[in-house]
Amino acid sequence: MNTRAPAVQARQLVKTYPGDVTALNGMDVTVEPGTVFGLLGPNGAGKSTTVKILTTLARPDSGTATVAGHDVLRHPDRVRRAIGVVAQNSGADPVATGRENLRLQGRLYGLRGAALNRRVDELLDRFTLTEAAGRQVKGYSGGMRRRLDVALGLVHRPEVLFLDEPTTGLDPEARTAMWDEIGRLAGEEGLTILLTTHYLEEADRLAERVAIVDRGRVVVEGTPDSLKGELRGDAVHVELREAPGEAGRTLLAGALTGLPGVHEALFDGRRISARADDGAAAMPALLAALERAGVTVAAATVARPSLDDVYLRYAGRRYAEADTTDSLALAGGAR
Ligand SMILES: Nc1ncnc2c1ncn2[C@@H]1O[C@H](COP(=O)(O)OP(=O)(O)OP(=O)(O)O)[C@@H](O)[C@H]1O
Repeated sequence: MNTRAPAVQARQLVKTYPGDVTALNGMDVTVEPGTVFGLLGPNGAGKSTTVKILTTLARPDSGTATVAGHDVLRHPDRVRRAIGVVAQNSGADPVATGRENLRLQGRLYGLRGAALNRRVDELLDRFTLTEAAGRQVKGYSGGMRRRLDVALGLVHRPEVLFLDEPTTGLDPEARTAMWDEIGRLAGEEGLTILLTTHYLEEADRLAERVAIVDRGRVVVEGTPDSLKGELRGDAVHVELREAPGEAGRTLLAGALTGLPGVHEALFDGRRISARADDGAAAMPALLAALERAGVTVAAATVARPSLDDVYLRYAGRRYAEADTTDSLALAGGAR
């Protein structure tokens, strides 16, 4: 059992912005040392606000948080020394070179002389930026900039690294390269990494534990496999030609969950997500039941449950549909 104190612990964080926007509504996060933890949620869910509080850039209205054992409100200076932060927007100076950016960052943290040179060379090498080290950052590709951002966050060898949406805006190739790099960092350096993402695949691939955030709080947390494993059996997705009304949904849900081996039917517009012990075996009876109910099926698929299914299960709506506008309306509303 791990007896060390958590690297990050946030309890019941609440944060309201002017205009009655509830960004955080009882946010709890615990990250064990040396692990990669993913805060997964759609835009506006409250991930960045959580990171801002944990990195001492914002204060919660209520709640407590410690990072690397230091209280973020009482000892923000100690927290800042223990963390590296890679924000959504690059902190690098575009008219300086990659090497100049790293040197400046190192000096800010008190590195000088040979130690500074060594650390800068080491980071340029590890993030494959040695060749580009003498070029201005404004000429770098998106992937190179992102790698430099991460290198900047690591100059002073932090205990905890915060990565706020590390691959947003990167092309698929650069994203895969960044995933490899983050995976290596976690494995080799024993660093604790808290990353935020709105990519299901990214959380699935990188994070040992994932907390799914919706409307300013964690709706479910666990390893990606345990979360998917909680959803018994296969995910059966059916797309109807037309969205059923409320009465139709109740009727269809009853008809489907009455079939042998079918456990649950969740509706989201024209889509039905059902779970079945054996999706392929249940499909013919499922389609027949829908036909008997008089609805037309446009498409049907069977798959292992994904984090998208987990999100639907706990947030009550499909991941892609939970956009900022929705969160804003709900955050300001009765919830
Ligand atoms: N400075 C601010 N003033 C007012 N509202 C804000 C401010 N910052 C964030 N919000 C609102 O708080 C909520 C949570 O925002 P937050 O940025 O934490 O979400 P997020 O999950 O990180 O999303 P994104 O990926 O878009 O950054 C949203 O409704 C957002 O519009």
